[in-house]
Amino acid sequence: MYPSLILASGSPRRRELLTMAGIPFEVVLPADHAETDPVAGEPPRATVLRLAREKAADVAKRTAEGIVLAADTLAECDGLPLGKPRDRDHAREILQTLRGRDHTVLSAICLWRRPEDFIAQDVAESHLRMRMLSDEEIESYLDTGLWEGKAGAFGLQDRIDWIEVVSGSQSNVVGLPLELLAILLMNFHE
Ligand SMILES: Cc1cn([C@H]2C[C@H](O)[C@@H](COP(=O)(O)OP(=O)(O)OP(=O)(O)O)O2)c(=O)[nH]c1=O
Repeated sequence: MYPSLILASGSPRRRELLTMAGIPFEVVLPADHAETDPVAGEPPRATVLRLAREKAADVAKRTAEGIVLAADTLAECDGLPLGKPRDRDHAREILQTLRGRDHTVLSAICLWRRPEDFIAQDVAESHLRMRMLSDEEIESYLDTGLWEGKAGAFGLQDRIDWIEVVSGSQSNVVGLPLELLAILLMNFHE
């Protein structure tokens, strides 16, 4: 029998993707303080790995048995991390930076198996191109509120004609790289 999977995430996108993949799971939310503050100059790849691990560790310490799954997603443009917008003005600023530009979305997965405390983690990267957007298009997207809680102030799933996925996984962009998850889970079950 496979150990049960515990999703350490409040993200509705992550729940949907895992449900679509047909993997049974329960949800245990990481504490708000599980993610520590940004570290100046830390590369985005290191940041997503660190944050996914912190969320997994927080839930693992409250889990007797099973595999805890946590993830973290960041957008990156010209080496600069673009996380979730603080407010509408910040979202506008991020979208003005991204329009017409190539950028990358990185998602880290951390699996933490209890009670053995085996850990597996890795990062998936997708390369994206956002088409040139007018100020009016940006404002109309901001009006929808869909940018809230999304890395890079934008959801690929919200306006699929605005973004071309040049390479990499689509589920990665939405917060949970399913191909990477399958590989990590397979290694865990060996
Ligand atoms: C780039 C991009 C991100 N996102 C979302 C995925 C993540 O939910 C969010 C990035 O924030 P995260 O901090 O990775 O996750 P979260 O706070 O939503 O959930 P939790 O920490 O509880 O797991 O941005 C999209 O939905 N579409 C996109 O195109």
